[in-house]
Amino acid sequence: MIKVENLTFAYQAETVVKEINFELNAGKSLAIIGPSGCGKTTLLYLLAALQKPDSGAVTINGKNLTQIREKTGVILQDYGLFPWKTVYKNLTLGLKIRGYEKYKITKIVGQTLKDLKIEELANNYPAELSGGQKQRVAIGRALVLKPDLLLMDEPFSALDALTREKMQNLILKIHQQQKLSFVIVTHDIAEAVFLGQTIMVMQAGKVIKLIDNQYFGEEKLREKAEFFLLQKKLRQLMQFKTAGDLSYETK
Ligand SMILES: Nc1ncnc2c1ncn2[C@@H]1O[C@H](COP(=O)(O)OP(=O)(O)OP(=O)(O)O)[C@@H](O)[C@H]1O
Repeated sequence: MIKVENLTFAYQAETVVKEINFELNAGKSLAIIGPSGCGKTTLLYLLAALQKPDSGAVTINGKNLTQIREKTGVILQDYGLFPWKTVYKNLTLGLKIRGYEKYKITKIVGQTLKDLKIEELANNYPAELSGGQKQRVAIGRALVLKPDLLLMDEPFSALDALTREKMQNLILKIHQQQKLSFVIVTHDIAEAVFLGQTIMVMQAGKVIKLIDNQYFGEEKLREKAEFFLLQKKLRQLMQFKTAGDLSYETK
């Protein structure tokens, strides 16, 4: 689904994404982790076409990405909800803009509110919601547009640990039910292991490791020893000070 080739991007003189290459097949997930400032958000923006590469290319479903895709949903850290609109109106807006008929909008939004268990919040305004509820609305707003790819930039970082786990479970469930591909940028090692079928470790604009997570999607993964072992390996890998030590073994 996504093919990234020699992707390079600089803000003025500072190159923050350096010759990145990877592929993500349809229906798969990728978690991007790395220290603050290593270029994770910039890479996500390049995948969303919110930034344009200086060189290299992003191809999605065989098409060179040159502009924002209809079928790519984006969820950012600050939820991005319209404070002056109710939850219901926040969800209908994207469909209205795209010219959907009223009965269709009612049907899609009604189902999405139900799926995300936020029906009773339909008439509330964002300021009246908890962080977890706001994030559900933000997810709902992306899902009503039936994306085939969801890009998320630290979507749960403002949430408490248990709400965060609930939201991670929700994303996993949606991914499994709808075969939705997603990319999540995170600082959190446990989150990367729970949500990344592939885990990309970045450092100073480069990919230093792509880990194939064979435990991804396992039931009750958080209670299993493998969950902690993989986190330990990831933590060790991230402690490497210099990028490019590809000889490091993750097994
Ligand atoms: N709009 C901008 N103009 C100039 N430099 C920028 C801009 N946005 C980000 N940068 C710089 O680019 C580098 C990479 O930033 P980016 O936000 O992609 O990193 P990150 O890994 O997502 O960091 P964090 O985990 O802290 O969000 C940083 O050095 C940052 O200061």
